[in-house]
Amino acid sequence: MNEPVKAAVFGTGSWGTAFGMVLADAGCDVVLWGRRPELVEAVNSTRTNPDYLPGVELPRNVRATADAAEAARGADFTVLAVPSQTLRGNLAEWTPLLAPGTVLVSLMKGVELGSAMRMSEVIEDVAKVDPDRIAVVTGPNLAREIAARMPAAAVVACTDEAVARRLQTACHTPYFRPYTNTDVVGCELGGAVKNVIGLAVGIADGMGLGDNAKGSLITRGLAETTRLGVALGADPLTFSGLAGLGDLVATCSSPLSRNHTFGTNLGKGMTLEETIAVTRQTAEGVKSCESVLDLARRHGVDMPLTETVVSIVHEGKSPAVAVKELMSRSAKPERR
Ligand SMILES: NC(=O)C1=CN([C@@H]2O[C@H](COP(=O)(O)OP(=O)(O)OC[C@H]3O[C@@H](n4cnc5c(N)ncnc54)[C@H](O)[C@@H]3O)[C@@H](O)[C@H]2O)C=CC1
Ligand SMILES: O=C(CO)COP(=O)(O)O
Repeated sequence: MNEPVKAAVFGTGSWGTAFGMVLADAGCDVVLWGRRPELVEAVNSTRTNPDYLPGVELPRNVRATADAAEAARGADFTVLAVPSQTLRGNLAEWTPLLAPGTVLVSLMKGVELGSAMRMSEVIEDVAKVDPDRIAVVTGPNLAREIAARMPAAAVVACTDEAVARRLQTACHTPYFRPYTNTDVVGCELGGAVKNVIGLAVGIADGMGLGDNAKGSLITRGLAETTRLGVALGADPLTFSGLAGLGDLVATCSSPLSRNHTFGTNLGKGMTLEETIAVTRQTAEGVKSCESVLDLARRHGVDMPLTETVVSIVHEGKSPAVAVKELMSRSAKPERR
């Protein structure tokens, strides 16, 4: 019999834990690394993650450790599930511990502030590994639904299709259906920008602007995501797939989305400080709206919705004024 595939998941938050369950259900031996020893201890003793997925029983082949070297040892797949803005610092510590030949897998949906790098670029920069050994998992994958083993499709992207296929097999379960894709740029941008559009839709929902507004924001949001993607060399068709439209629809429809909920609170009139105070988990769009806009400006791409989200979230613009401004932009053909 073949040895089981070994996976280390760095980050014991909602998605790291839920994706660890998927890998375990697909037959992998999974070690979760957590930075807080008390949470690690609780995971191992209760077989649940009480802080992030309370009440969900973990498969027997998942265990946790606070020792990064122990987690990394012998891992075929090293999965990274920390906030996008801390990845660089975290990975610098973990790089000397990585198992030789391991495939680095990003679950993160963000763009780094300052460098405007996608997560796979940060991984390549810090760990100095070939892009063919860096993969991305993305798509409409709200952690709580996956942890409840509700059905979902996903995308496993890697420039080396054979690596993508290996990872696809390692995480394929009766409820989790991963498709491969070699367009890493498009898949990552789809995930990062949908969080920004999720904020915009949440703001509109909080203001009670209705479903026509939501449909319009999703569609124009996808249009500006695609414009950015094409400028960065992505395949435009990626954005009508799971990493683009699929994730955008899930995020913009669901109260489980942290970005959507964050926006809803702002749209209802909460201040940024109040909204941050009630948000326990990572809402990547709050920071990544600025880095996405930075990336767009570096490439001369117009992203009016992203610009509007930045102005509301970081520059104190009132949502009502922002809506008026968006609606009074100059008239233009749809495909531009
Ligand atoms: N939750 C979800 O439904 C999904 C999340 N994602 C993405 O996965 C990534 C991780 O998100 P979640 O697990 O949901 O976030 P989370 O907020 O639930 O968990 C974040 C994890 O990172 C750890 N962490 C926080 N700051 C850290 C630091 N300075 N150093 C090391 N570890 C630190 C936390 O302790 C926690 O274990 C994000 O980029 C998110 O966009 C992607 C798909 C689904
Ligand atoms: O990426 C996600 C679903 O695919 C999760 O969205 P939030 O980060 O907004 O919760």
